[in-house]
Amino acid sequence: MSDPDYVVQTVALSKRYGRKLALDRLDLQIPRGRIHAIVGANGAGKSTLFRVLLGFLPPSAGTAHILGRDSQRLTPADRGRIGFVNEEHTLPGWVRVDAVVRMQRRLYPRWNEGAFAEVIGHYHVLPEQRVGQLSRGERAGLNLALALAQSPELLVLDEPTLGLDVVAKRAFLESLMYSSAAERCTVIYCSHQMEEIERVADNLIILERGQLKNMSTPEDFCARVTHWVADVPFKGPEPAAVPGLLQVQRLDGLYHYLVLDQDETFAEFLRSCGARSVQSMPVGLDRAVNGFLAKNHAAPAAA
Ligand SMILES: Nc1ncnc2c1ncn2[C@@H]1O[C@H](COP(=O)(O)OP(=O)(O)OP(=O)(O)O)[C@@H](O)[C@H]1O
Repeated sequence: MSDPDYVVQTVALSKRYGRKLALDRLDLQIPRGRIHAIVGANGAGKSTLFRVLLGFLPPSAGTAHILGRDSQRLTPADRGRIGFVNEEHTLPGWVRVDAVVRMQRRLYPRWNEGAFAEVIGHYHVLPEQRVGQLSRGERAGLNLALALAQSPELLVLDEPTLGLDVVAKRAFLESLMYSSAAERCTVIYCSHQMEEIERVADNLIILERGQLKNMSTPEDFCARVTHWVADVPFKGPEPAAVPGLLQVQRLDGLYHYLVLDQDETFAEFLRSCGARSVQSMPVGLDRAVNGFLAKNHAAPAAA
């Protein structure tokens, strides 16, 4: 059964490619509205999840619903309710921008010229240009403008800024953030760029080896990760004995611990290991997510 309050609902969803398990009994519910970021290390299963949700691949087990519809039974009308932009920006290079727009206008009954103009206005794209002549950043902007002009209920962005320079990334984010069409739909944004996630996301979903590891606001996730600096003599405690350890580094004679889900009792632990001074400091999203992902990414996979 699917619930209309959720744009995405998966129940025990698994996807196997031969011996490789890309999605592992994933239970995921993404509520309607706002911007949801999906992050995970390379190979965590993000693109596979999108392919299954959009009906491009069948699940190996479990169920997947998107906008309340079974992903395996999406009709053209259902697809019209979903905008999709990925890093490949796959429009054919020979076609003119105005021809693409004419085609999409015919294809999508809810085509919104104003939404297209609002987004494409951030880019210096001329109607007579061929898609292949556009810069990568302009092509990304054109794809975003086309997807939003569909008036989608759900916009899925799979690493839309991959390969773009800093200026083009900023232009992409701003055209998304200031678009009134984007405000009216639910956005699922998948990226490795934490500064982008930090700017746009209301909800942070972390996938690891095809399983859900976090679903909270980015701020709440950051609050789970703390950085401690301690003046511990000699070798310090064995890493395996440090509670919640994500990373440890020794810099200028001081130990830096990045830990998960620890409170003030962690200071007592460090003191019990001989620390003379202990200091804690907050952590930004980039450090928190990357520390979290790096720990388990480096660990050997269970058989
Ligand atoms: N067509 C395929 N055949 C075999 N294995 C695949 C195939 N596509 C993906 N995989 C494997 O499934 C796992 C998940 O891949 P997926 O592309 O979904 O990850 P991802 O999170 O999108 O990674 P990235 O951030 O690198 O894009 C990986 O281990 C990958 O090797």
